[in-house]
Amino acid sequence: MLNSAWAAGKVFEYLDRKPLQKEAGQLEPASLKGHLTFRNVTFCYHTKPDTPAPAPALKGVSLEVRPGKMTALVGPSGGGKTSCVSLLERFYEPQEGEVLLDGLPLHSYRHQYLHRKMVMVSQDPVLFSGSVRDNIAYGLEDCSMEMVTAAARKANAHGFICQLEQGYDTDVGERGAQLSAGQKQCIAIARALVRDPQILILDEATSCMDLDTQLAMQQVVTGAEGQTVLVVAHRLKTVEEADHILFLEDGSVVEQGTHQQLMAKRGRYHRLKEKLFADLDSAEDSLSGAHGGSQPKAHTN
Ligand SMILES: Nc1ncnc2c1ncn2[C@@H]1O[C@H](COP(=O)(O)OP(=O)(O)OP(=O)(O)O)[C@@H](O)[C@H]1O
Repeated sequence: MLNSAWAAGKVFEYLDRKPLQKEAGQLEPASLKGHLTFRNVTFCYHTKPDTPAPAPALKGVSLEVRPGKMTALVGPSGGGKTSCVSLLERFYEPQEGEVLLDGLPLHSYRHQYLHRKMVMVSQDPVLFSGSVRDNIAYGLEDCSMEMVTAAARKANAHGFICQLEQGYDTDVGERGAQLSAGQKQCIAIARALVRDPQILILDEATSCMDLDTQLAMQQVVTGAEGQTVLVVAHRLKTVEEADHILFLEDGSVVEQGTHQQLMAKRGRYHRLKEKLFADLDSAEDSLSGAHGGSQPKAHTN
């Protein structure tokens, strides 16, 4: 049986994950623009010894996530989106090429500094058994109630939190069992926003929300003033607003531009939009009708 100790342990494990590379960077600059660059990055998942290496997940990828802008990674399954995020989080190191932050190798920054400045929200965020407030303020020493509620409002969570029996003091249950998947994502986004990170990475972070909640999240997704936002998404509803869209396929960036530019090009993005996203949009439309937009629950991926 899973218990709260296990869940809390998972949170610590998640938040404190150390990079695989032993090299300990020491940089902690006072100001950070949040400019991310992949320069000729080739990355292959570690394989067992004596087995043939699989095809690289990323093949000589060069891309830019511009400071203060919203960039979206899109493309078919297996294209390499999550691999890019994993390299940014330093769960892995590329075999070739470099990942840079403000022009300097990511590994030259202090691990804790990167954790503060670059916050990622995943599709299936981990909540621990404890109050909603503690889950949002997790790990912050000076986090007032005002900060918690402000972040929850931005994350479209304040409304449903207030409807819980004990509001912000409600215990979310083992691994957030009392909340819907979409509500957990809203709380995870509030937890990210309360830290006011320079770089916000949303990896399918709104996938379990209904369409209305996703649209209400638009302001978060497009970022606060000066904040760099990287969104990994299959849906194009929010991605259409991105300053820059990178289309990854088979480990390479095959197209990039704004939504309008890519649609006009009538290439891969256009085809995927027409084929896959038209289906998703109609599924989402019927779901949002069914749910009325107030209770995020369904996962339509
Ligand atoms: N942990 C892993 N170990 C081995 N191979 C992996 C691992 N994760 C991903 N891959 C492989 O790397 C390639 C890129 O996968 P990745 O998850 O980055 O794609 P993606 O675009 O995020 O796909 P999706 O949209 O389905 O999440 C795929 O061929 C995938 O099978």
